[in-house]
Amino acid sequence: MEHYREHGDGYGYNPEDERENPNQTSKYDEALHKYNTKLNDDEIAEKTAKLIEKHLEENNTLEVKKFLFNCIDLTTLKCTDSETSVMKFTEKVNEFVDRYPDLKNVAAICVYPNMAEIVNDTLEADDVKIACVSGGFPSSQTFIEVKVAETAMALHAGADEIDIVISVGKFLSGDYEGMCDEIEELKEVCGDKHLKVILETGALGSASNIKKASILSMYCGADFIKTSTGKEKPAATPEAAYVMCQAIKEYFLETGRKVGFKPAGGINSVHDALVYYTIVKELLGEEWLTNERFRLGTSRLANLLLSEIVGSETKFF
Ligand SMILES: O=C[C@H](O)COP(=O)(O)O
Repeated sequence: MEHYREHGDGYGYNPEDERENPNQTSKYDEALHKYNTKLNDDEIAEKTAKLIEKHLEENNTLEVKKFLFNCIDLTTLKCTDSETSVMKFTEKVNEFVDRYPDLKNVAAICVYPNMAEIVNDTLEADDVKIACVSGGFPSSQTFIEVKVAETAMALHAGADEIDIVISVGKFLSGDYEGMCDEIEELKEVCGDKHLKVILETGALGSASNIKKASILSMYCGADFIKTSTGKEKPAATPEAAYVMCQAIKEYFLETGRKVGFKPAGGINSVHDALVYYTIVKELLGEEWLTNERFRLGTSRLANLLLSEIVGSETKFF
């Protein structure tokens, strides 16, 4: 909890005030009460579709595609990953600088935590971060002690950023405290390093749940909120992105803290990327159009974007 006192949680919460009173509203319920979490799924779908229809085409430009490329968390999260394959993957990112000197590189390489060291040893490209999934990714179904150890080891091995998944089971059964305690503990382990909190929106079942999970994750110290692991279906959707960006905006207005947004999972086309860009631009504005606050988690998009940027099909990565 130290970390959040330092940050200022914006709700006047003092852990010393906690009392053993079953009738007391939890601090998490109090936090949620500050936001509209009763959302209608059909209305969200309609608003999202209208926003995309109105604004997508104006963002279909070379400059936006170059920007989006520089927001990619270039991901390999396969059971077949090996030190050799991850080393080659990282070497491509190193080579990118010479091959495309006029373009900015991807934002980060995203790997399993046991691959942090090989990426750290291989990576030479400036400004490319090492992101590691952690905390029992992708199910989050393991002991908190294991999550803490895994996260600490990934950071020790060179990770700059950590991507964890909320305890979806705890959230859906109303155990907000159990879910939030874990995020807070893992944020403490991360310290200044960015913590991205994955909601696994496809498993949450409703826009209202996505909004609640977004608010609680930010309240517990998430530096980014991220849609999906890519291991569950549905993965990222425009509607989930709409709700999460709304939550980020409202949380910013309430607390003054700017939390980043990472759509991830199943992003398979340049059109998908433009959709998420459009939602971020319209709901959060220019201040979020930086790879410090906007990332695209994807294992397939880089070559597709690059092909459109350079004007011919390329399979560089
Ligand atoms: O965090 C990123 C995702 O795991 C990537 O998912 P994807 O393989 O569907 O692009």
